[in-house]
Amino acid sequence: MKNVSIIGVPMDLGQTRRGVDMGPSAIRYAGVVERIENIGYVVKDEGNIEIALAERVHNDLKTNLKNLKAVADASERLASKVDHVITNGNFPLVLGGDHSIAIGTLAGVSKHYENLGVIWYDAHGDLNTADTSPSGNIHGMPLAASLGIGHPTLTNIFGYMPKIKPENIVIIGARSLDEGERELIKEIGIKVYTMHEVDRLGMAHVMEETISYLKDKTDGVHLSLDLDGLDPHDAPGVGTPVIGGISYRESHLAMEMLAESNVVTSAEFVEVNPILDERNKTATVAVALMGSLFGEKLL
Ligand SMILES: NC(=[NH2+])NCCC[C@H](N)C(=O)O
Ligand SMILES: [Mn+2]
Ligand SMILES: [Mn+2]
Repeated sequence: MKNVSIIGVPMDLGQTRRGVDMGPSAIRYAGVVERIENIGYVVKDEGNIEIALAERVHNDLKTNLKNLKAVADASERLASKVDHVITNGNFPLVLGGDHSIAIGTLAGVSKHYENLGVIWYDAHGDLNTADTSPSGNIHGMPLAASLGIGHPTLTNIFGYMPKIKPENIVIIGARSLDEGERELIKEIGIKVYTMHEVDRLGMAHVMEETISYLKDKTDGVHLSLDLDGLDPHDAPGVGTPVIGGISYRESHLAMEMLAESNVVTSAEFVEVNPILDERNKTATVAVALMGSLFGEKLL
């Protein structure tokens, strides 16, 4: 059993709704360390990555990507922290922050694998580029950037690209895709379980397929869980909620099946926004799901 290293990333520069920078605090307050210790792990809280203050960041007028330089600088710092944690033999558990942080996490993780698998648990594809983005928000771009598609400042984080290959990705829970994202999914061939497939097949079947799809061809799997993958009824504290999402129960089942299969080698939980939340409900759900991911059992 590996030791778990927790890395907080109080990042809110990848989108424009304030408060998601407080996500790591809210998740710590919801008891993440004790929860994972109680399963039997040694947990080390590595503290937070330094993020520029939103009030002090000015946009570069040469690009429509918001806060590009500040996001890139933070991604570099996160990548080297994650790299160190893995070099020391620990499991990195990254707490967001908005989903732009996945660029840095994947940059640090993927260095250690030939064929890293990625499970992208999200209402969105996060496959936009500067050309396709309706918003200019970098949290809508991390999966594209990690594939080596998009602005060079984002694709070259940590000095190499691409971090991942399209055939090693599975998106689960999608129900809001922009036109350019749909085209890209078809063009490069990414496996996607939209809410239609989750409804039709059931989560157990979706996870069985996902695990067997990734198991043979990858040498590690990163779970990138955006809390907006869940239905806003269960996870209201997110900046871009989309109705009709994955339930709390289905999400626990997904995490339990990942725990049983033992495939996950790194994870991040993102987009928890305490300002938009109801009495820390979303952070509490995140911690409960982490419990299941690390093998918590009732009996
Ligand atoms: N990580 C997220 N919550 N991403 C939401 C992205 C929303 C939209 N597709 C955009 O690119 O602006
Ligand atoms: Mn999302
Ligand atoms: Mn996302």
